Parts: sequence; C-alpha cells; structure tokens
Amino acid sequence: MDPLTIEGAYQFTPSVHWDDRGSFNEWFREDLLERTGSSFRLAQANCSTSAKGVLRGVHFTDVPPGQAKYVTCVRGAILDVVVDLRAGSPSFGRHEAVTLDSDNRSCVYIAEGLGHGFMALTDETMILYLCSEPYTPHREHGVHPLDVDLGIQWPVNVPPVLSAKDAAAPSLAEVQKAGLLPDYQVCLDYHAQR
Ligand SMILES: Cc1cn([C@H]2C[C@H](O)[C@@H](COP(=O)(O)OP(=O)(O)O[C@H]3O[C@@H](C)C(=O)[C@@H](O)[C@H]3O)O2)c(=O)[nH]c1=O
Repeated sequence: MDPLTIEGAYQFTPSVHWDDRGSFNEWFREDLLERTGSSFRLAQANCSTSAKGVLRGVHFTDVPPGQAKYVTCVRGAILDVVVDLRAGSPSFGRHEAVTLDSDNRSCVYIAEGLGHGFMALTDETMILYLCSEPYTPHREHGVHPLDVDLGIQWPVNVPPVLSAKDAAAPSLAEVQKAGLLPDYQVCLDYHAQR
C-alpha cells in the first residue's frame, strides 16, 4: 500500500503471476490495508463498464458514515482521480490522478469523505470496486468534474462523456457554500473509530 499525496488514499500494485493458463493477482488484502491504519468492512461490491471518454464523478458521500472505496480496473484503462473535498483538510481542493488498467491491475483505496471520479481511456472499460457502506443515493453528492477550481487534467484528446446528473453537478465553490462538504476532523475521527 503506497500512500498517495492525498491523506487517506493509497495505491496497491499487486504482482501479476502469468503462466500458460493466464494470470493471477491478488486485488484486495485486508491485512495490507490494516497496516495503513484503515479497516474495511465490505458492504457492497460494484461493477461498471464505460465507453472511451466516459467521465464519472466527482462523487462524495456524507460523513458519517461516508463510503470508503477500493477500486480496480479489470478491462481497459481508467484515469482514476481522488479529490480532497474535506473542509479544513491541509490538502483541501487538491487531487491525485492514477492510471489503473488491466495490465498493472493497480488498485486505489479512497477513505471516507474523499471525492472520487474517473475517465475511461478505452472502450469497454470495466472497473470493480468495493464499498464500505451500501449505496444511499440521498447521501451521495457531486462536484462538477470539469470545474476549473479542481484543476483536474483530464486527457485532452478524449472528449468527456458525462451523465446528465454529473453534467448538472455544482462547482466546488457552490458545494462548499451549500455546506455539503464533509468536515476533515469528523472524517478522521470517524475513520479512527471504525
Ligand atoms: C452507485 C450506484 C448506482 N446505482 C444505480 C443508480 C443509477 O440508476 C445507476 C447509475 O448510477 P450513477 O450514475 O450514480 O453511477 P456512477 O456515475 O458510476 O456512480 C459512481 O461513480 C463513481 C465515480 C464512484 O465513485 C461511485 O461511488 C459511484 O458514485 O446505477 C445503484 O443501483 N447502486 C449504486 O451503488
């Protein structure tokens, strides 16, 4: 588990074992995650497929309870982005982007309160992700992924394709003004007692 520059986010890049049958890789290890001080209670596992250019997010969930996520890409490739949306965080508003693909089988852990979005870099991309809490639509919010204040460098040669919901999402400033952002200290306290 390698820490990303956003506190509470980690990348896990497994060994991929190839032989004449195909490949084998671990994609989730509770013991490795626990070494970071995090524990993960599996509540839901999701799968989504996307055409090239599909941009999902940036989504975040009210804390408590929030929804920690553990993401991997099993077909194609994504640019996966973690955004610090925790009000009061030293890295508030910053993000880190990581490429996850079916070759590197890399995974990203995203703690409660962080924002998450990704763009599919290939057609027929498939991601799998584990969630620490079940889907609760009224607790999930979005920040517009193209908001200049987020400054995310999405690939310039791929026209972004957004859902109607994501295209109508407010800016970071609007979400902040509406008081919707998770509080940094509340996120840390909640995370520590889990
Ligand atoms: C996320 C989710 C959606 N749905 C339904 C609602 C809707 O009809 C359809 C598609 O939902 P969405 O448009 O919200 O899907 P999507 O834009 O892929 O939402 C996801 O985006 C990424 C970035 C995340 O981090 C995820 O946590 C999740 O928010 O699937 C579920 O039934 N369960 C779920 O857990």
